[in-house]
Amino acid sequence: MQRCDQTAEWPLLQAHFEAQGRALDLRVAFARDSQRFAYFSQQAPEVFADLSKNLWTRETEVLLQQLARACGVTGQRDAMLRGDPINTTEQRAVLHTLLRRPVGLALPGDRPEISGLLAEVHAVQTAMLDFAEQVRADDCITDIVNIGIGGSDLGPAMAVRALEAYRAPGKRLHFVSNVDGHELQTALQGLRAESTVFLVASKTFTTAETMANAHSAMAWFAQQGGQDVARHFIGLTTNIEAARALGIHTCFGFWDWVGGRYSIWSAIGLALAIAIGKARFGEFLAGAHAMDEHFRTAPPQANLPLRMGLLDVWYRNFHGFSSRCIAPYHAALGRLPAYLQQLEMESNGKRVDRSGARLAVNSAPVLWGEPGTNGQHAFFQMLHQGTEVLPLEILAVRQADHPWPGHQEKLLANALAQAQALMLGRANANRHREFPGSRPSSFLLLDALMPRSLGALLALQEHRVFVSGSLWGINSFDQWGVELGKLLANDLEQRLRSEDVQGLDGSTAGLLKRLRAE
Ligand SMILES: O=P(O)(O)OC[C@H]1O[C@H](O)[C@H](O)[C@@H](O)[C@@H]1O
Repeated sequence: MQRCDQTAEWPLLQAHFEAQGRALDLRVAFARDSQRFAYFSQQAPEVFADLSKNLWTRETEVLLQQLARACGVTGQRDAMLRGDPINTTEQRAVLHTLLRRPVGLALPGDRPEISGLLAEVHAVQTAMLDFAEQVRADDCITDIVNIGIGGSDLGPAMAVRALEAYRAPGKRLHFVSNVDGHELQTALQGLRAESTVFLVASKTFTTAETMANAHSAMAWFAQQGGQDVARHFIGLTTNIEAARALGIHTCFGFWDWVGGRYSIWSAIGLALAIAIGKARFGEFLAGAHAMDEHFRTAPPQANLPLRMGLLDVWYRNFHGFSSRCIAPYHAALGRLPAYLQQLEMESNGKRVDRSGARLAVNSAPVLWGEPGTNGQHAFFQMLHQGTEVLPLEILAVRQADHPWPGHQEKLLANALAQAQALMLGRANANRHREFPGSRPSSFLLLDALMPRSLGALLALQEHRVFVSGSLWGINSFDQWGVELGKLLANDLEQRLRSEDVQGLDGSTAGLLKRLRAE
C-alpha cells in the first residue's frame, strides 16, 4: 500500500503529462484515434459511461492503471469488502457493501464474522421493510417526516425525489434537516398528529440539529393531541439506547461500520422504503450489489469505478482541476449534486494520509452542480469560456417517465450539445464569441431512472471515491473535520443566552453582541 505520489509511477505520469497531457487537444485526439469512443466507453451494470471526451489518451490510462497497481488499489478494495478495519482512525470496518449483499452470499476471503453480520443485516432489513409495507398499507398515515441531517438526510431525500415516479399514492414525504426552525415549521404546516409518522434518523443519535428537531416535533405532536408516541416516532440509529431515552421504542438499528454518507442502504433508507415499497427497495439494493460485483471482479481496464477514480486523480493532481461540475439531465436527480458533495468532499477532503503525514498533493476537488438544462442558463458560461477548465459530469437518462411530447428529445439534445460544444469549441475572430474547446466532460447514461439503476449509479460513485482515496492514501471513512465547529457552536449557544464574550476573538465577540442586540 503506497501513496500515489511516492510511487515510481508518479514521475512517469508527470513526464507523460508534460509531454502529452498538458497540451492534449480533444479534437486532435479523436482525429488520431478512430476507436477512441469504443476504448473509453463501456457498459457497466445499469450505467453506460463515455469517458472519451476527457483529457487523456490510452497511454495515460495505461500509466494510471500501473499507478493503481503500485498503490495496491485492488488489495485495498478487497480489504474493504472482506471487512478489515480500514477506517483506522475509528478502528472500524467499512462494510456498507454488506448492506446490499444477498442473503447467504459468501465472498472469497471474508472475515469469519461476516456471515453472522450478514444474517443480522438481513434480519433488520426484513423487519424494516415489513414495517415500510405496514405504513404503506395504513390509510390513516398520510405524511412521513424524516428528521435527520448529513448522511441521515441527503441519501433518503435525494433518492425519494429521484424515484418519485414509484412513490406510493397517498403518502407524502417531508425532510427536515436544518436546525433552522423555519424548516420544521414549513414541514409541519397542515399536518395532523394522528396521520403523521416521524422517522428520527441519526446514526449517533447525538447530532444537535436532529435532537433539537426531534424534541420540537415531539412537543408539536403532544400539542396537537397526538396519543401514541411509540406508533408515531420511529428511531433509525446505531444508538438504540439513546432513542429509548427519548421515548422512542420502535427502532431499526444499524452498525458503526456503516458511515453516515454510505447509510442510505441501511435503516436510514426507511423513508425511501416507505415511498417505493419492499420489492423496489430490494431492486435498489440489487443494483448496488451488481455494481459492487463489477468493482470486485471486472478486470482493471474494464472496471468503471476504477477507471473513473483514476481519471479523478489525473485531473486533480496533473491537470490541477479544483472542482467538478455535476449536471444531472433529469429533474428528479436534483439533489444528486448535494448527495455527491457529501460523498466525495467528506470522504476525501483530507490533508493527511492514514499515518497522519501531510499529503504532498491535493485531494478531493469541490463538487457542485445543478440539473441541466437549468445550469446551462446560469453558470455554464464559465465552463465554456472561463479562465479555468472544470470537468463536467453529465448524467442522462434515456427514457422519460412523463407524457409530454418532445421534451425528452430536447433535454437529451441539450446534454449532448453541451458536451459537444465544450469539446469542439468554435473559432471566431471576435474573442468574445470564440469558444476555446477541448474542454472535458464525462457522460453517464442510465436507460431509465429506476430503483435498480439508481442503486448502481450510487454504488459506482461510492467506489470511484474509494479509488481516489486509496491512491491518495487517506482514510476516506472518517470526518474529524466536522467536530470543531460543533464544539464551538455549543459554547456560543450558551454565550448567545448570556452577555459573556470573555476570551472570544474580536470578530466573534463583535458579532455576538450584535446578534444579542434588541
Ligand atoms: O446520522 P448522524 O449521527 O446524526 O450524523 C449526521 C451527519 O453529521 C455528522 O456531523 C457527519 O459530518 C456526517 O457524516 C453525518 O452523516
